[in-house]
Order: sequence, then C-alpha cells, then structure tokens
Amino acid sequence: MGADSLRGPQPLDLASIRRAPKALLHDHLDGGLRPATIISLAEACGYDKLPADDAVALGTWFRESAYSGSLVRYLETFAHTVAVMQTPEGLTRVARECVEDLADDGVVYAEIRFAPEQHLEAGLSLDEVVEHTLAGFAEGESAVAASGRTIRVVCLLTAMRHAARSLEIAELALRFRDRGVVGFDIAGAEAGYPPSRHLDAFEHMRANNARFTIHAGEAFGLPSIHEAIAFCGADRLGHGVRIIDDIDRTGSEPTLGLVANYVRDKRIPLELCPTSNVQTGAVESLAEHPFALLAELRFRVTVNTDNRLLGDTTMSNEMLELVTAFGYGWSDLERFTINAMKSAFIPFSERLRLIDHVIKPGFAVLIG
Ligand SMILES: O=c1[nH]cnc2c1ncn2[C@@H]1O[C@H](CO)[C@@H](O)[C@H]1O
Ligand SMILES: [Zn+2]
Repeated sequence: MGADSLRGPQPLDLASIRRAPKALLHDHLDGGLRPATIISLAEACGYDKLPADDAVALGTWFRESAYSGSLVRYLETFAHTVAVMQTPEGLTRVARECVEDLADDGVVYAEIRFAPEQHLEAGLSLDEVVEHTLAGFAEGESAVAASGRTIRVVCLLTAMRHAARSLEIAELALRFRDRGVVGFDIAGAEAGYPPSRHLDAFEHMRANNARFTIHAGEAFGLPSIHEAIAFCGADRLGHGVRIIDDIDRTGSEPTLGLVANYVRDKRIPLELCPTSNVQTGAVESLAEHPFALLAELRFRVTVNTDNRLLGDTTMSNEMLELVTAFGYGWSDLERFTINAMKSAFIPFSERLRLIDHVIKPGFAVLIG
C-alpha cells in the first residue's frame, strides 16, 4: 500500500479497524484459547473429553454451543478450556498466545481476567497459578515487542460467585498488585448468586484502596446491578446491559430511573460485550442491543469481547458489528476506546499516556 492510500479517512472495514489502537477491559483468559492449542494441551495432559478432535470442528463446537440463549449453558463449555489450563505449561502458553492474538488484532491495552480457583486440579497453589499466568503475559509482551509493536496486558482475578473463596481471591489479587494484577471481579451464573454474597471480598478490596468490577445485569436484571453499585461499590459493571430495564422508552424522550441515573451520573463504566450478550440471550439480536441507546444517552459505554473463542470474535470484529448495526464512524470508535482507557484500573498517569500518545494519534491517522 503506498503512502498516499493512507492519507484521508480510511474505510471502516475490518482491515482498517484492526489497525486502530484498541483498549479491552473485559476478556476471559479461559474463554479465548485457540482451538488448536486446546487440542495440543489436551494431548499433553491426557484430557480425553474434548467434543471434537480437529481445530476447525472444535472451534465450531464452541461457537454453536455458546449460542445457547442461556448463560448457564454458555458457561458449561468452559469445562473443556479450564481442563487444559491446569499445568504451568498450559497456563503460560494460553496467556502468551492471548497477548499475541490481541496484539495481532491491534489491541494496545488489555485487562484479562480468569478465576485461579478453577486451576488447582493438578496440585498448583493459587499463587503458582497466578505466577505462571503472569509469566505467559510477560512472554507475550516480549514477543510482541520483538516484532516492533507494543501492547500492555494486565490481569484481573475473578472469584466464582457460586463458590465461597472470594475473600481469598481478593487477598490473592492484593498480593500480586505490584506484579500486574490490577483488580478483582466475580463471575459465573448470576441468578441465585447476588453480588452481596461476596461483600466481605469487596470490602477488603475497598479497605485496601483497590479496584474491582462485578459481572452484573447480564442474565439477571436490575437488582443485581443495584447491589453491585449500592452495596458492593463496584468501580465498573461487567456487562450491566440490563440497566436498560431502568430506562422508560414509552414517552417521546427516554426517562431514567434512580439506578440508571446513578450509573450515568457517576460515570460508572459499562463493559458491554455485544456478541456474548446475543449468545447468552441477554439481548435478542445485535441490531436490538441497547448499546446504541446507552451510547446516545452518554453512558460510559465500552466495547468488549468477553470470550473470543466462544464468540468466534475479536475486538475489531465487535467494533465492526456495532458499525454495521448502528452506523458508527471513526470518532465514535475513538470515543468508545477512550471511554475504556479512562476506565482502566492502571494508574491515571499511565492511562493518560496511552490516550495521548497511542490512542489519539492512532485514530488520527485513520480519521484522516
Ligand atoms: O459472560 C460471562 N458471565 C458470567 N461468567 C462468565 C462469563 N464469561 C465467562 N464467565 C466465567 O468466568 C470464569 C473465569 O474466567 C469462566 O470460567 C466462566 O465460568
Ligand atoms: Zn464476562
């Protein structure tokens, strides 16, 4: 491509969106494996329950199973990814490849989450699980740097909401806060497991000046969001898409209820994951995703992948889906990216540096 073809506005297609510097806040390490890696790790560790034995068929199996219309069924597919992430080699390889795949897609900043308590089956300790994973992120960052690009990847530790280890996981996150763990989260089936069950973990994070997000308002509605912000003090909402239930759209202008107003007034970031929301049945279709209304009402919306393997997706693809559904332009994509970077859990000065020196200049080239 000659230099001239890079002048002026670039077409809003997948190739150009891949070149945009993107920030990703909500991506599960155990939901983003390469199918070929699952097969190779399964062979290495003797896991014989994979539903397919070639990479293409396995990828298809994940995508089709994830289009289940139910969060609980969607989550069942993780049995196969978690099974091959029990050893130092498995954890490190998956983490390294995650960084490489994100960098290839033009992601410049990512917060990757996973639940250490699910990786103890082969005898690793919680601390060892985190160490091997962080080692993989570091390897990935070095490999990307060696190829002349840069990406910053940090980690969030997730506790499973049906289990009872959240305080322990919050403590684990704090032990690693100087080594790349920047926050805490809870995930898993939402109905029946309200955030307030884990109040002691969130209080421990707050008492230690540490940040956390909560999966809330995905499979279950507004009460979950209310608890997450009013009782638990979440800094961000994982999904949060059901905030739409507190917006009355029957009149000529949308009217916000108390919870929706609070979320918007306090600029609480929404980690929206379009494809995942369709797969779990949180929304009917991409075209009906509340993203557009929430963005128009100036909620702090961010674009995320949730689980790249399950959604057969990437950050660029999620953005392209929104462009196709809602007609967004480059300045919208830049705004969503800056929203994400402003909402990141790394220190303020580092967020600003990425916004001013990486994101804005990167989008300026594309905007033309
Ligand atoms: O969209 C989601 N909603 C709730 N839980 C999820 C979602 N995606 C993944 N996990 C859960 O988080 C664990 C740690 O990464 C995964 O093992 C999965 O059970
Ligand atoms: Zn998630």
